[in-house]
Amino acid sequence: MDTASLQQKVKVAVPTIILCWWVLRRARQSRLPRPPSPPGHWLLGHALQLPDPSGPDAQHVDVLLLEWARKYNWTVFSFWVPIVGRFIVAADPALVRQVLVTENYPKASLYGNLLPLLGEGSMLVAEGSEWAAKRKVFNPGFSPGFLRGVVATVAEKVQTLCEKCSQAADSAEELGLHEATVDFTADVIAQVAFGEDWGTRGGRADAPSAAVAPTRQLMFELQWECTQNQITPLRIYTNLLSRLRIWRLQRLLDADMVAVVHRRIAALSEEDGTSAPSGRKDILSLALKQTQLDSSSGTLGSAEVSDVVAQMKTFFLAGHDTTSTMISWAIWLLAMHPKVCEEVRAEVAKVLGPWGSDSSGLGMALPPTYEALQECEYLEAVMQETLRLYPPGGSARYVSDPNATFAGMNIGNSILYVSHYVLHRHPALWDEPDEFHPERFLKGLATSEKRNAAFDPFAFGPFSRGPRDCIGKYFAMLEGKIAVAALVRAFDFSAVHPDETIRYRVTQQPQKGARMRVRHRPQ
Ligand code: HEM
Repeated sequence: MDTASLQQKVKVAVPTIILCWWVLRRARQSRLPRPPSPPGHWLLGHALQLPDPSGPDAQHVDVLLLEWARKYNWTVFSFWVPIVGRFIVAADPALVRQVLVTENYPKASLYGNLLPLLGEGSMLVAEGSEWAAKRKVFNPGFSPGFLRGVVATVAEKVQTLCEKCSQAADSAEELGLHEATVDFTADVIAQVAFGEDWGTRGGRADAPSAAVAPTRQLMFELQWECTQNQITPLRIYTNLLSRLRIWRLQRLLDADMVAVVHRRIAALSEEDGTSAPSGRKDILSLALKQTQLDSSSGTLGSAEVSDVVAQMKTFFLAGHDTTSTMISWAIWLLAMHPKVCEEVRAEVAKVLGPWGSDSSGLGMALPPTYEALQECEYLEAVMQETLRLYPPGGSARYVSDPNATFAGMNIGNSILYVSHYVLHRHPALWDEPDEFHPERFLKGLATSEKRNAAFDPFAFGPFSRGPRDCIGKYFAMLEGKIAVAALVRAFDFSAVHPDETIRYRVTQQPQKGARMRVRHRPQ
């Protein structure tokens, strides 16, 4: 065969093979239509319409998704980004149930960028029996029984947060509330999860700012680096320096965290003369006790230690970023709605009694009880309504089956994104979806059909639903209620930026930092 005829054959064969591959792929795929999608570019999809997360004023992508949902009146719709893939936004409770419960699709690979921060084998990304085994080890650390003992620790840590507010009130300077709540929740989770006092930035009025533990510093630096990649997925492939920084920070952090685990193992052994159970109130000790009991030798190998480290890193990240976001938005909303704030104050004074009313007006000498906190129904409704309007995060799952369907549409080969922000503000489900009405969550006041969305677990689910829901949900609510009760009891807040919106980060933080003017309240 001469070269010319060979070239001719190749010219015909290559397109034919590509065409056959495409036809076969289409044939394998269901012929059902895809969910509708806003107009996009034929080659770049919707990439150009999505916000640029590196911009200083970038609003969270969920703001755009809600705009699309409302403009086209869609509860299920799709958009696509080259290389990353097709996304389907699930704001229909029936699809949410299918994604999270009936099918319980696996987590999307988007979480991969967070792995150095979460740790290989993190419960948040593990699947199947591996995930179930991890969750079983840590469940006792989040049970109501354990949480009862945590109230005093949280109430003690809230004092530092109140002192920061007090300083702002005395000096008449604005307070960056979100920065302060991040400090508070990081301090709490380090103490409750692994029994360490990692201090807070700025510290107490009487403590040096150097009180922040270097491990916490490493954690925050790594978090910054990884979350940049998470919201700009292609950055990890293009920014070599970032990858090097991540590698270095991860090594340092993991070494520190292994030391934390060994310190706790040593403390357990010292307490009892054996490495057996102790009454220590931190989640790590409980889990170590369980892991040691499960292991045949009664001691932990390096693989087991690094697995525990992954869960600790996960708790630190998942436990402080989300909860601080919830507290900041709750105080911001209460500052914007003084009448609701007064009702919270009245309930807190009535149910929690003299708590927080020592001579300084800030004291936590008499922390509230777990039971009393459960009785604060209005406060609970305020926290729920806060999570409805500003849910800190969503859930991304991957549907690999090319023929998967929902309501006559093909949803296969896609990233299913349960955006709580879109779900919680969809006009098809909620009356006055953008208004702050805690009453929606008080059973007796849920009158119209739409208001009952507050009691539909698949229309309202800030902690996700199904087997992969948030392990820390009761812990977060407890911590949030204590913080909000303490803050509104002692201070009046007025929001510097009434036009706050949600920042483009992994969690949906207040973009302008929830800056506040703070005044003492008469005690
Ligand atoms: C307001 C506070 C919080 C919110 C809104 C929240 C929300 C969520 C959501 C939506 C998920 C599901 C994520 C997904 O499907 O990919 C989740 C999972 C998880 N959360 Fe939370 N969370 C909060 C606080 C906490 C706290 C305090 C902790 C731990 C101390 C925690 C630890 C976890 C873990 C480990 C998972 C993975 C659970 C699993 O896959 O089995 N979260 N959270």
